[in-house]
Amino acid sequence: MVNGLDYPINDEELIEIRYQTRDKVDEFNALGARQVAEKDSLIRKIFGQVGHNVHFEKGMRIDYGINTTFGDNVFINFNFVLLDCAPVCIGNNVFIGPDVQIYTAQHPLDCDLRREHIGSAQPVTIGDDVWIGGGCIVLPGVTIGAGSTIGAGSVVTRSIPKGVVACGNPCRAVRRVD
Ligand SMILES: CC(=O)SCCNC(=O)CCNC(=O)[C@H](O)C(C)(C)COP(=O)(O)OP(=O)(O)OC[C@H]1O[C@@H](n2cnc3c(N)ncnc32)[C@H](O)[C@@H]1OP(=O)(O)O
Repeated sequence: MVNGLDYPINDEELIEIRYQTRDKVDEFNALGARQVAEKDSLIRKIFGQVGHNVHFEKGMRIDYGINTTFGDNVFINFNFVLLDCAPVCIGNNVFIGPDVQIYTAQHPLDCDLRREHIGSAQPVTIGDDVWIGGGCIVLPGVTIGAGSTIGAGSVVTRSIPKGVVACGNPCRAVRRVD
């Protein structure tokens, strides 16, 4: 799964990891905004690695968690959806707006194979100092370069270079930021 090869989605070990992650995420989403220490402790159990000062608002939905790492000073707004069947690396000083979805998961385009519940996955990397506007969808295999901003509502189908403003569907760089 994490190495990009096809895998059976309903493998028992994977189902159990997903159950455990969902239990912890439900616990997180039930906490109040002031329960800062409890929230911090839980995110360290949900994800593979979490730096200092990493904040999530309520409503996150996480597939595995263990495949994802966060740097320091990361802010993630409401309703974050993360399908981390392959590694997801989120750098330092990253801002993620509400309703952002990051997908690593793919299914075969051949419907006979798809019916067999086969999956594959490609990693996603979000560089340092990236801001992803609300409602964006980041697709499998994408890297967003350091310092770039992704406009609200974008669908990021291809990697984005560092130091640009990019937006739209498909998301494309529209200018450099100096
Ligand atoms: C961490 C958090 O919680 S964030 C909170 C949620 N906030 C957001 O999601 C806001 C995200 N901000 C945006 O999307 C902004 O539009 C930005 C940052 C991408 C661009 O800001 P600016 O550089 O000031 O761009 P500006 O508003 O001047 O627009 C430049 C052009 O890009 C277009 N544009 C701007 N944003 C977008 C967008 N999201 N999608 C498509 N086109 C866009 C504008 O229409 C304009 O086009 P035009 O010249 O043809 O009229």
